[in-house]
Amino acid sequence: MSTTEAKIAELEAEYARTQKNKATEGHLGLIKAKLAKLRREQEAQQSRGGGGGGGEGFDVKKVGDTRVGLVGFPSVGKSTLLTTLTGTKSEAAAYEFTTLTAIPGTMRYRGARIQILDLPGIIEGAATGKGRGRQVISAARTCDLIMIVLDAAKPVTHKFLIERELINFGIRLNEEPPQVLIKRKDKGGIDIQEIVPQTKGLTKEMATRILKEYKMSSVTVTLREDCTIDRFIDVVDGKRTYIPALYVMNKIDQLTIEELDIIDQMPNYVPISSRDQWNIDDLMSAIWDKCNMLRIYTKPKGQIPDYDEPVVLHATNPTVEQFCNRLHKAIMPLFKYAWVWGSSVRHQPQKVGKDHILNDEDIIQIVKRV
Ligand SMILES: Nc1nc2c(ncn2[C@@H]2O[C@H](COP(=O)(O)OP(=O)(O)OP(=O)(O)O)[C@@H](O)[C@H]2O)c(=O)[nH]1
Ligand SMILES: [K+]
Ligand SMILES: [Mg+2]
Repeated sequence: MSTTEAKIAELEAEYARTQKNKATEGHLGLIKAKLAKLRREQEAQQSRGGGGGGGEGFDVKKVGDTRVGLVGFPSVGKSTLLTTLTGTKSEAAAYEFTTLTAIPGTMRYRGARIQILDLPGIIEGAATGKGRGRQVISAARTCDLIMIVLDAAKPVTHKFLIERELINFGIRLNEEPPQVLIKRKDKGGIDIQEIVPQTKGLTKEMATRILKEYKMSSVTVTLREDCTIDRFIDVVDGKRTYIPALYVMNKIDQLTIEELDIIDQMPNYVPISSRDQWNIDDLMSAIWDKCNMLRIYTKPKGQIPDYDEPVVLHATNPTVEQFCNRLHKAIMPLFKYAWVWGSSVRHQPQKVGKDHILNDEDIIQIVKRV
């Protein structure tokens, strides 16, 4: 065991045996900050070549409108699912670690090209270098959506084990990035501005102690949300990736109706059977929603829109400007205004500027300066 590993184990033990209450909150917060810092050091050591697999993802080119990664324990059915969704054959078999590298496929859905990455199975300890774990998680980090694939016949604890690996690697699932700004300055100490009242344990004293742990002694902190200690540490420690996630419960052909009813009520869960092709349509539409995808149809002057080839955007509240830039860089410098038909406008069509926000299935015609 390296010294870093030993220190981590020691702090984890201390955290576990400390009672969790108001009086110990500050102490626990500090342990968390120290742990985050040590994990970062460990991560740096491993990506320098210490741990198995290195910190690099698999070298698969990003193509299409968005990228979705399949992450899960071995033999939960990731490769079977890739083939079901994309038609691309990825070897599936009853033994563990059938897949040894990243296999990309393309799912066509509502005019969009969605790249799906089948990945090798991961096991506990993946983030710290077991098996190809680090490579798999690095690849997951490049995705716009992570699908955590679970075997319906396996214990629910598997979900938490997989999540923990991703979390230990700095990935945050279904979490918005914290509205916290930290600006370094040359001198003048720590200045904390609470735009929103802090009710979740992050006192100014606590924040200051965490910052000092990271040797940040001259900074301005702006708290624009009611922030938890964990989320504050995430900002201070840095290098976090915020990615939406779906929990795909596969092999439901092995469940009873009663068991299925329970899964159906859990948020972000999609029950499927990859083998029997059950509920695949629901999964596709859940992928679409989770990626914030929308289709915009272009309409050349005097012609009907091209409904077969939408321009696909994935963004919350995309503007006309974002749409134009997705089409071509050369458009915006010549942009005058646009005509829009659809649910984002009151009149059909309506003349709009570059900051207008588009809705799914809007039709647009760009008018350029001549
Ligand atoms: N009953 C049932 N079996 C399935 C389903 N999907 C996959 N399987 C079986 O589960 C086994 C593992 O499937 P794979 O697709 O190889 O699983 P994987 O997650 O890619 O496995 P690794 O690449 O080894 O990590 C195979 O025997 C599949 O036929 C399903 O929906 N129901
Ligand atoms: K397998
Ligand atoms: Mg596989």
